[in-house]
Amino acid sequence: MAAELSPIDKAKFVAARRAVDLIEDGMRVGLGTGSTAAWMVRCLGERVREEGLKLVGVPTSARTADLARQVGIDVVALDEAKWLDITIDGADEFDPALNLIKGGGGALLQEKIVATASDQMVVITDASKEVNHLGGFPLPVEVIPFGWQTSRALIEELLDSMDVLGRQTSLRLNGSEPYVTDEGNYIIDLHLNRIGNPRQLALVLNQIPGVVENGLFIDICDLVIIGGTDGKVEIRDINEGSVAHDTIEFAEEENIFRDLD
Ligand SMILES: O=C[C@H](O)[C@H](O)[C@H](O)COP(=O)(O)O
Repeated sequence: MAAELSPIDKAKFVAARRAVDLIEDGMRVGLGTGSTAAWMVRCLGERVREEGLKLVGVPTSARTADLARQVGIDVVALDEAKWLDITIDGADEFDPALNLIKGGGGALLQEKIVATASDQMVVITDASKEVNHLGGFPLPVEVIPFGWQTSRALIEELLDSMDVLGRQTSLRLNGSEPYVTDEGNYIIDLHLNRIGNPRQLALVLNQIPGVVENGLFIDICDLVIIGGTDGKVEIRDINEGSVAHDTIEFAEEENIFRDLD
């Protein structure tokens, strides 16, 4: 008997299940990272096993690669796939222009590279991630370990001239040690509360020596699928606004929930 899903997991699951309907035979698919993306990988694995769906997956982290292999998805590196039909990923925040903050799980660098190498990027989310202005969620900035304190000081100096409400920064930790990304870098989280001009901030942050990438995804996302705790999903398109409302039926006895036992 599977453990009962929490309301938030139901919302993430229905968004994920609706998103994998977009996948067709032969597609090259970017596989995001995080708790919502993990539902998508499980749902995709179910289609591979039960329908014989053929696809190759390009994971955005070692975690996602492990899960994808476990559920039966063929995994290749981005340089092997070269260009992707679609990427499906979670987000920490999205605004009315479908700009995003990502990187809460530390995978922003590979996620941004994979998303921008895709014809279409689809974000799956629950309604709590929707904001009018980005910045309530701390903005992750990936920096190389060499001279990271200098990079942090330069970021703080930059923030003084930017349209943001907060200016605190913190080194992300794993216990008492710096958190290390899959690419061997550190993450500095920027506690900005409200970002007035995300496009400008995304550009200038990446000009600081030592900064590898930041978690602002500007003009990258094409579609957001918002899951509700009641099983309803809303699909929002960057060009057309809200385009569809669906209800996803599911039974908690399904195979896909077995690993929650
Ligand atoms: O680095 C992690 C990613 O950007 C995630 O997609 C993001 O943090 C959302 O994660 P979750 O679905 O667990 O809220």
